[in-house]
Amino acid sequence: MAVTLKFGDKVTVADVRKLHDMEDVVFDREWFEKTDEMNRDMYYMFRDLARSDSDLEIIKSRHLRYDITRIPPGMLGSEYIKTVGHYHPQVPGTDVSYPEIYQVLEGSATYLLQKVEPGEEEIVLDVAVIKAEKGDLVLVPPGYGHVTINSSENTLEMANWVCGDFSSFYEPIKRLSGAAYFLLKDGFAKNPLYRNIPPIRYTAPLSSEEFGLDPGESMYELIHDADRLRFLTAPQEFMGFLAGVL
Ligand SMILES: O=P(O)(O)OC[C@H]1O[C@](O)(CO)[C@@H](O)[C@@H]1O
Repeated sequence: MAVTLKFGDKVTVADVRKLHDMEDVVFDREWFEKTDEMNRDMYYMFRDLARSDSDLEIIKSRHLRYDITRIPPGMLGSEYIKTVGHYHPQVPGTDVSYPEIYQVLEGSATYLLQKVEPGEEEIVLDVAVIKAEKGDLVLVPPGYGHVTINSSENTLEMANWVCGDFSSFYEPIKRLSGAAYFLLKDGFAKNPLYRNIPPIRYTAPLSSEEFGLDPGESMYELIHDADRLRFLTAPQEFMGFLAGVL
């Protein structure tokens, strides 16, 4: 049966990532080879949301996208459930890649952000981990790939604002069998396929006030103040701000 989300006056059917979609990025190969759950649902992505047609018009005219992702708790063998992970392309005509902003709506999340050497993606320049709770905001700056992990016992629901004009790319993370670290029951383990992996930098989520939001207020409301989201579509104009968020 289709999994749906009611948002405003619209019902959206989820795009579902299944276990077989995670094939390239699962740490626990022994478990993966033996499991008979290839069709198990991993997480649900409700894309291109808007509370109303007039909101959708604003969102489209700003070249934005608002999604909600639901990740139930679970294990991939010895590893906590996570997203596949991806990078964003560069804004055409610049050398700056598109950023993204997340907000935790329910549960808690561990965001792993990694910066690698362009063209030599196995060389890691920086890894930041941000633990976020309900209401927290996490900004993925230009140049960072990202994976979201649910290492809790509860369902994680999170929202993202991102530019709607590009497709993410998955090849480097899939080729390297995942991100630079895996989150296992015993803690983070380095991915041996990467080189020069630095220690994890633990950083804090952003405060809602920075975006003119009240504590705990949904960042969807930024649609009424959409200039504040311009850094997502024209990040090259906001490098000072974006360089300081991690
Ligand atoms: O594309 P992945 O790595 O499976 O991650 C899914 C997440 O990424 C997004 O596409 C936004 O970057 C969301 O829709 C979803 O939360």
